[in-house]
Amino acid sequence: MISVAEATARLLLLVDVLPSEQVPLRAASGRIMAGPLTAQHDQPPFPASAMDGYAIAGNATAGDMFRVIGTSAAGHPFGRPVAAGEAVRIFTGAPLPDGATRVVIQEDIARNGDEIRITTDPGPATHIRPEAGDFAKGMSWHSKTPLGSRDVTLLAAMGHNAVPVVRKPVVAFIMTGDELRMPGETLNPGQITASNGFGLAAMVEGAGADARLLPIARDTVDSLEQAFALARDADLIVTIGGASVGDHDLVAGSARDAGLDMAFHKVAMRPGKPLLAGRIGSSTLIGLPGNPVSSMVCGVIFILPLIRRMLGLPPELTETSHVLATSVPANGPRQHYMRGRLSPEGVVVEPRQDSSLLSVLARADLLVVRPPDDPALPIGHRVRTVMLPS
Ligand SMILES: Nc1nc2c(c(=O)[nH]1)N[C@H]1C(S)=C(S)[C@@H](COP(=O)(O)OP(=O)(O)OC[C@H]3O[C@@H](n4cnc5c(N)ncnc54)[C@H](O)[C@@H]3O)O[C@H]1N2
Ligand code: MOO
Repeated sequence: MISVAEATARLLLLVDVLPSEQVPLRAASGRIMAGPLTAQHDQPPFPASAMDGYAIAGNATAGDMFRVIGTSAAGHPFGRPVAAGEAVRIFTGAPLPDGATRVVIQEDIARNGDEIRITTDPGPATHIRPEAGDFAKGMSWHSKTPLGSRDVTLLAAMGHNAVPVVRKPVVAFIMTGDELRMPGETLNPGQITASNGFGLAAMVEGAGADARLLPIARDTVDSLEQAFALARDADLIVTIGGASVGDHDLVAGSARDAGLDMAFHKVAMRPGKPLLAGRIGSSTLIGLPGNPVSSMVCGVIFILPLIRRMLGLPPELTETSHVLATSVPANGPRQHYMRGRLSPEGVVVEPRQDSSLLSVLARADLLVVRPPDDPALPIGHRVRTVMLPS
């Protein structure tokens, strides 16, 4: 069996960064920019007033008088210069008339007809936003993380209504098993509710992929073949269940028959041992174990890095570290990803670690990474951890 590190390295060789596409600005949130965009104009495009008041030429102190010669409002420039002794009524965001050197706020002024008098010494602030004071035409922006609201508003201000982004990876999920019924369906004897595909689809969508949940495949070669055919166009095909060694575990064989070039089968990890991966047609295939927690843990450890690589992001898992609030027993020969909860004292490792326990996983905050043959560890020991996505 290969190690988790070896499996990760082999997996990452199976995918490339996806091509780019142009999306409307309104659809760009959460996407990854495929290249930089440059500002189409200066921002602001003209010197503008930052306050409501009067634009004047030269300095002003309390008692000075000015004659009001017109108005400049946002979207409605005054259009003529202002000279010494003159003032232009101006509003926030309005273009500053030529010749004006400052804006005196209306609170510091008394107006009588076309005349204003400065009542309070206006101080040093000019209340002028200089042309290009935010950014100049040609400024480049290339966010290296998923576009957020602040990127989107900046790109809009830069004059862009479309953004080049990396195409979303399409991930097709095939849940396999004669025992599976869809959530909400009545369970007959021996049946269980299919849950894994739903959690994994949510997980990859949260990472920027497009998830497709295909119809449940039965434990027959024909049914699996049909499912592989349906999934043909996906960048990543993920089967769930049937990956182990039992008589009904047909995924590896069916995938081989469908042309799988296997990169590995079985990884020294717990949960997740029966994992398999390879290339099939123009897609990458990952075969996940069916145990619900195993499939979700493999999603975090292997599928999320693959999606990041396809999106052109650094693929590596980010590890953190925490102290133990509970002691843990010695580990066996497989790398163990133990479910744990954060408490003020450190990580509380869940006493029940069976890979079928979804309620334990849902309560967990993180996985404690126990290397193969790690000895028993006492309370207070610092351990490697991987935070779980929501
Ligand atoms: N003799 C051996 N038996 C097993 C081994 C082994 O090495 N030798 N490995 C065990 C390990 S570890 C795992 S993990 C499981 C995984 O086996 P499969 O991938 O073949 O999974 P299934 O048998 O199809 O299902 C396991 C379990 O999970 C339930 N399941 C399956 N799909 C879903 C789904 N979409 N949603 C919810 N639950 C699902 C299924 O009903 C089973 O209860 O094999 C061990 N056995
Ligand atoms: O490797 Mo299995 O995923 O322990 O339950």
